Amino acid sequence: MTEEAREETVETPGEDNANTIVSYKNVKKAFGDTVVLNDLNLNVNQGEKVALIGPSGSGKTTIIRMLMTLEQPTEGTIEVDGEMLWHKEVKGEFVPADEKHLRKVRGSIGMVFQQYNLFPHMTIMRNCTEAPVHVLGVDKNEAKARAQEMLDKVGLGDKVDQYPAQLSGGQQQRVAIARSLVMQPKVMLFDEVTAALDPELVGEVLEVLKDIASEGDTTMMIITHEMEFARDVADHVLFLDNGKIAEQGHPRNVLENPQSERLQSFLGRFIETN
Ligand SMILES: Nc1ncnc2c1ncn2[C@@H]1O[C@H](COP(=O)(O)OP(=O)(O)OP(=O)(O)O)[C@@H](O)[C@H]1O
Repeated sequence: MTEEAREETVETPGEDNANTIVSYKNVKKAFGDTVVLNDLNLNVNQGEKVALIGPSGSGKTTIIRMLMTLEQPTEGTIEVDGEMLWHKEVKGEFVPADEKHLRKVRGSIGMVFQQYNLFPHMTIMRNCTEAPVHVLGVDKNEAKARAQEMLDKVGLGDKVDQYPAQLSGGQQQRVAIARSLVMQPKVMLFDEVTAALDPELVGEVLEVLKDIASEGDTTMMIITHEMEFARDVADHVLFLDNGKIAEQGHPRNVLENPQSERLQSFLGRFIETN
């Protein structure tokens, strides 16, 4: 899809509409007395690619860890495809969600971290079929077919019988991306997926993410320090600062025409150090 077409098809983020897949409403997160996110309101629409940028400690990882149900918001609500994360409705009342409900919602979200954490004793194919078969109950052959398709997509279709140690870090991270996609998640979360890689391996992983993004239908939230990548891949960029969305909008505006001094200084620092 061209950039212009993308701009036309993406509905305004932040506005709740029929295409909203992820919705944070008045979310606050504190660890003890320290508030790390304050009054966060954010909607991500079906197929949208949102890049989260900001200085270290600004709360980016906490935003996606809450979505993955790894952290509970102190206040506010988070919904994925209309399902509340921490509460469920029972006879018209919202009660705290049990582990079964959390597991179900978590199963609809894919997450790829810096550390790819493949199972070292399993082949690449088995790494990709284990969760769909045992967590989702997908038929083994169906899981294998999905895995082959996703491994082909990340350019590793010929490595199915190899073991993680036989692959480079970049290839292992591409397997981790394929493994997540096999689960057919409603939203994919990426947390600095290239940060642990040697510089020469970063490009191949970013290319894979760009390919997935350009196909259009995967909803993606991406934490990245790669500004050029954010500009190429995102429909919407959020600049987090001190636990708040300090600036947001189309990548061209946010990255090329920053309004606040904080963002100007962040981008300037980034250019100096990268
Ligand atoms: N489990 C925790 N207990 C206490 N404080 C925490 C915890 N998790 C995160 N924090 C604090 O919350 C703040 C936001 O952290 P977070 O990891 O979300 O930032 P970030 O923007 O992703 O940073 P980075 O770019 O360095 O990964 C930081 O000050 C961090 O120290």
